[in-house]
Amino acid sequence: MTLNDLGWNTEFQKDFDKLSLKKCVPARLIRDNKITYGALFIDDEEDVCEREVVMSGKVYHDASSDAELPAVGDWVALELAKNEDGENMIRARLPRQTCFSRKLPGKSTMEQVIAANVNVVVVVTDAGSDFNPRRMERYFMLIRRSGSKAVVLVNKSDMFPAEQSEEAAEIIRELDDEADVFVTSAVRDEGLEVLKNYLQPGVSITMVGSSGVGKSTLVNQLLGEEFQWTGDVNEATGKGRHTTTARELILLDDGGILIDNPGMREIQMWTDEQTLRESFADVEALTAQCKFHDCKHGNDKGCAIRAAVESGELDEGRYESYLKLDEEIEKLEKRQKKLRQLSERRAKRDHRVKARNLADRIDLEKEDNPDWR
Ligand SMILES: Nc1nc2c(ncn2[C@@H]2O[C@H](COP(=O)(O)OP(=O)(O)OP(=O)(O)O)[C@@H](O)[C@H]2O)c(=O)[nH]1
Ligand SMILES: [Zn+2]
Repeated sequence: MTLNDLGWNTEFQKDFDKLSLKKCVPARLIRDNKITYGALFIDDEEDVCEREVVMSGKVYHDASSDAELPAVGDWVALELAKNEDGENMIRARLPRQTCFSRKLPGKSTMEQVIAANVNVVVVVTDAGSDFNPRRMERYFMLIRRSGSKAVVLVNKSDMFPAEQSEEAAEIIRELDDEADVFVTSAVRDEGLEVLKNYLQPGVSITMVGSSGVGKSTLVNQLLGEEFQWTGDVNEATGKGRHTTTARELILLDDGGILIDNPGMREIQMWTDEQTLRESFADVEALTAQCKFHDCKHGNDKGCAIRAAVESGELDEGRYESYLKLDEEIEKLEKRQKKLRQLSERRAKRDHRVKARNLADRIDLEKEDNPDWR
């Protein structure tokens, strides 16, 4: 194994050299335990090693926002502990070459990083009830912003007439000419064939898409028998090799790196929320034209909504759906919250966290490092 198998390249090497942190080795973060991280590096025998690591107080303090804190997929400069009791310390985070992130909903301008240094994002959909060009546009927008390559699988082709899948693929191609779009059937092993073309050594991929489109099926095929894919929280449990705790970044036997974390699993819900909102953009625009900004769109004077319904410009049924929009979004958010709680509980259960909170961490850091600023 070499660093390149973990996704390392000359660009990262340059950034690492610039830091001149002589006591550090390059390491890639494979799991975020909130306070500690899981990290992979290559030891002197050229074996892959996994360690639980923490970030230094300096890394924490130098981050001007959450988005700048280390995230799964990041490369870091890691100072390994000198003995069993010591801590492995992240001294710096290398610049990201791609970054999959999400702006948190609402008024907040906070950005949440889902995964760093992903090369290929595979969107799985089908030509049936999941097919939705608007949602696909959302995915493309996120992927373009991240800097990664978009690959779309129009899956379950065994269930639909060939023309139907082909037509769906064609519509998707027209949305983004940079994206590679394939018609596949995971049960006929066709998805795997396609993915293998992208899974070169050192290439990191991740999968997104609605529930039930076949992501787990594909991931299981990728992982082979050594790993097991478990249920709805979707943790890939590595058996035997490095550890038995859940990993969010997995080295595949045939080369390539799979990134799968709870954030990735939630992307479908945010895209749905955005798509929902956007599909009512025209109604929202009308509400802005109401005479009073607190217009209830009932008998209020100068109501643009009522005028539009009366003139036939706005369909009444559509307006009623718009009124339910917030309810719909709330439902989505509840699902999302439940998922997050599940994954947080999982993290708590799976990882013995040495310091319970950040204050403890910083105190620890000070003890270890008296001249830490
Ligand atoms: N006919 C057919 N069924 C498929 C195909 N791919 C997956 N399935 C089936 O579709 C169902 C859902 O597949 P999953 O792989 O669990 O879907 P998922 O996208 O991981 O769904 P979540 O885990 O909920 O996110 C399973 O019963 C699969 O066997 C396919 O290409 N053709
Ligand atoms: Zn109004």
